[in-house]
Amino acid sequence: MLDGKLERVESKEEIISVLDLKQVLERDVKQLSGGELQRFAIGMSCVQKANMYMFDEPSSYLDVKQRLNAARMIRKLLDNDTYVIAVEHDLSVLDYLSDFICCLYGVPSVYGVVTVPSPVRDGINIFLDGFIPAENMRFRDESLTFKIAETADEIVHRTRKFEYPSMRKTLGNFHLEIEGGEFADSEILVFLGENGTGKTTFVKMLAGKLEADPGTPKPPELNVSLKPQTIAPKFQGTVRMLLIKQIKGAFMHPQFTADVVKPMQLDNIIDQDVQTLSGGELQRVALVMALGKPADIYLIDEPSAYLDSEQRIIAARVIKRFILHSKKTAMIIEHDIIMATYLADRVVVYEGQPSVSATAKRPESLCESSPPPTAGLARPSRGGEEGQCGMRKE
Ligand SMILES: Nc1ncnc2c1ncn2[C@@H]1O[C@H](COP(=O)(O)OP(=O)(O)OP(=O)(O)O)[C@@H](O)[C@H]1O
Repeated sequence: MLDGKLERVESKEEIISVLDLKQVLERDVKQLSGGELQRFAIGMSCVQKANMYMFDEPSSYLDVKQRLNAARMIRKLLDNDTYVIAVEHDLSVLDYLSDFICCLYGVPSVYGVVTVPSPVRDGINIFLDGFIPAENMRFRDESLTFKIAETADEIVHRTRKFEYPSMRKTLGNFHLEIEGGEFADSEILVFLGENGTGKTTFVKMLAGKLEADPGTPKPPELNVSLKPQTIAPKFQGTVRMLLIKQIKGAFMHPQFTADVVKPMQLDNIIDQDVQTLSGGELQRVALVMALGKPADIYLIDEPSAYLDSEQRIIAARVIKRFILHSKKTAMIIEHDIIMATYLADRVVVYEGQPSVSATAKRPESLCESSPPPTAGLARPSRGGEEGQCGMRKE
């Protein structure tokens, strides 16, 4: 497919190398993981000749290392008569990627206003502060702040323990080893690893959608609710009709409405057609649906994809409180490190060579995981101004 669109022949090798596509060139597109597919889609744009390139949320589904690779690749497209427009929620990618920023504000699902372009530092500060100094215009009541952890104000009593055995899974020429482990109720395990290391594969095995290799132990039979990585709605009707059809009990329950439906801001879109929802709106509906199903274990694959910073904070809080109060377990795949560290009671770290072979380590606490999940992810400098990921830029 890449060859079919190839117009910038001289850049083909560089695109494949920067986007780390070499290992998956011969693989069927349907078999690619979320992150591999995203890199392939970026590559498909980059191999074509154009004066203007547009990227809609290029960092979704990418791990931290690949986000920076993708940003580097997109910047390489720039020359004297080429420019790039990108829509992006990850502030660290935005910081690295852009020369000018337009913020969009308004009322979700009602109206939106685009600001004039500002230099990167000013644009990020306008977004974080919710205030446009040049227009003396406030569009959000509070500033956005990021805290790595909140002090636990409740003592957690964990009473039940579940175990899973060491397992193996081979998919074509990809090989996954899973070290056996255990988890408890009211606990959140976060899966951390590079793209193509088998996170979704493990989740599918626990959900009973994929079997372990013959001759290795099978995962225990658990009552699970799964929020898949990609959401492609087929339902014809409104959000309200969908929720009543799929999770009537929870949707009608005042506690669930107060703890989940209201904070996830479904009120504005409740009577909107499911087929017309934006990526972020779909993600919020999918999260509410997954949490509304009665289950022992909630498997949530990349809840932050397509959500903006504000909604990520809300979604993380909703998941954490729901799991704590309902005494259930959540296993979450997440590439946003701030959200992952906020959510995680323990982490499952994936090691190995992406797209070739990997090992899922036994669950361990964030501090004891070795090497730390963010090792080797030093932020490169674009030269000139320096910013800190997602923090106010002075
Ligand atoms: N049917 C298949 N045949 C061959 N390879 C496959 C098949 N299905 C998946 N793979 C490969 O297995 C690897 C693991 O895929 P998986 O979706 O579990 O990764 P992941 O860790 O969830 O990645 P991401 O973070 O990008 O979502 C990928 O390299 C993918 O290309």
